[in-house]
Amino acid sequence: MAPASSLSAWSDLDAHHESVGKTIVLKDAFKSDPKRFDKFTRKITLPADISSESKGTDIIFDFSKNLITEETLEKLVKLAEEAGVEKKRDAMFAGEKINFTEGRAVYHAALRNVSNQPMKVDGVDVMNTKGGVNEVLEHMRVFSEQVRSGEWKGYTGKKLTTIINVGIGGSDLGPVMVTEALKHYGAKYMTLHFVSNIDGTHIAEALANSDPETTLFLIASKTFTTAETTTNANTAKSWFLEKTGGKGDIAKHFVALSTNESEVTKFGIDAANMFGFESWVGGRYSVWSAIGLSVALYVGFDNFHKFLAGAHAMDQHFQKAPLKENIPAIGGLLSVWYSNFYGAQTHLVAPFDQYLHRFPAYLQQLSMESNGKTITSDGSPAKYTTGPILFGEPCTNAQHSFFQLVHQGTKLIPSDFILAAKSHNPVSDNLHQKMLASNYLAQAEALMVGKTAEEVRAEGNVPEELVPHKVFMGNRPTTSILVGGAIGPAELGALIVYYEHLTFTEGAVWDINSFDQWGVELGKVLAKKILKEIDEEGAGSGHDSSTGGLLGAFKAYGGF
Ligand SMILES: O=P(O)(O)OC[C@H]1O[C@](O)(CO)[C@@H](O)[C@@H]1O
Repeated sequence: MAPASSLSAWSDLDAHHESVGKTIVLKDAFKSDPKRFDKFTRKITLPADISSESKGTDIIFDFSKNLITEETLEKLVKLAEEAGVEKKRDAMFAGEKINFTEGRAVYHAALRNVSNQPMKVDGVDVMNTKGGVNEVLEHMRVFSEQVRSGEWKGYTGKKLTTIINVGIGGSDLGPVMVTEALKHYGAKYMTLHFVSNIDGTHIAEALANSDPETTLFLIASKTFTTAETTTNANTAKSWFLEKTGGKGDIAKHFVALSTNESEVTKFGIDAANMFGFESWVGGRYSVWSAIGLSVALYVGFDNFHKFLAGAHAMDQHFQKAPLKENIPAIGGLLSVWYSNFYGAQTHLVAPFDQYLHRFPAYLQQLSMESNGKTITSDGSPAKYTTGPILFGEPCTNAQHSFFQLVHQGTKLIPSDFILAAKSHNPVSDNLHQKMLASNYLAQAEALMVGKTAEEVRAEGNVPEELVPHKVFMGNRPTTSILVGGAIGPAELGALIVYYEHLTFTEGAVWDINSFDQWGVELGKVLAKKILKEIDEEGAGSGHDSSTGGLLGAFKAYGGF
């Protein structure tokens, strides 16, 4: 594929940015076009049988407060066409090896293919083959139901009520984020811990109040070779064996979620207690796989299945909707518009929803591990900026911390706001929900309309020297996502997949491989070398004076 900047639609957008993009004033665009909201809003409706709403849940994506005209959208769609976004999308859904640096298919969509259409990699239907998607799902169903009902017992015959998931990156962030987001649906008697950090504090705190008789460990690692996870898992195993005086039965208390059977059995977990998946599932897309077992245990398999089904609905939309109507494609194209034509460096995602408090952290890996790349498909460096820095926090908290910069800073920060119309906790007669919604609406409006010097002066009693400090430039773009009900498993599934395919669209335009992560390797290799040096005499070898100096100081202060 040609580099994006060599496409004629790219030059066209460049000119369009000069003539229209730089001059569009959103508040005027709304005044002159009463239909702007309708024109730029897209909707997906999730089927009733999986939704939190009995008639099915609408999810509205309001793109109208973005710096676009109808012509901009047409030109962005043209760019997607020239960049082959649809072709690449179809190749992904056809199981082709679009992860070209690792020679792998990118097939996490098969994991949520609840309509069970055949999906093939190398001619094999991954849904129904032995050890395939449906078989693993059935294993997850049976196991999660046995644990929840108490039929699966610990070594002293007690029900397992503490779940400790040991994993990192995609083997942690998905399960943490989803179990937090679906806490309303979670088993109230269960205590969940997610141990990821190599910092011993993480595992120590999880084990501190856990009872080995009632604790189930899920060792979650696609490769089963990740240093943090194997070290934490070994510490957990030693704790378990020590606390149980060697009588504890590993088979009842440890299961593995992995693609690597030989490492799993080497660790001491029986292959029968392994929930597998395939190398065509990228770590950051693995919550849909066996890695999601903690979710199934916590919210129950039926809810896990609805989560998959909501995701599948968004997959189908992405696969079938024409680009101009295609919600994730529009999201991705807007990101390209801001990154490459306005020079935006960031993407803010602010859920107005406390249950979604780990959603931005999850999206950070999804977006930044996928599109934090420089090299394009022909091996040459991109001549344009790629993946934005994604960040976020739930609102209204974020408003009281970093929103100052979003409103009045020198940077353009395209922002997404997410709200569910219905709260799971309509306390104080829904007062909280109304206040939450008023902030969701007010922030997007304020960012767009801003406040002029004349408006500041008109408020009266403002000393002239303060006027510029109270001016808001406005014209700051937002996408508002409104879930027309509560956020249940299906709604959450659809929201995640919106961001997955948004990220896909960005990467497809930028002509990069969104599915490898070589950038995390160098640090891992150096850490291994330095770990050895900590146990050796001296301050290591071959380091720069800063690294060597710090290593020496660490050893001296730490008594190593
Ligand atoms: O599941 P694993 O193989 O332990 O990997 C954990 C994480 O590490 C990474 O490979 C990055 O180091 C992520 O892509 C992945 O989600």
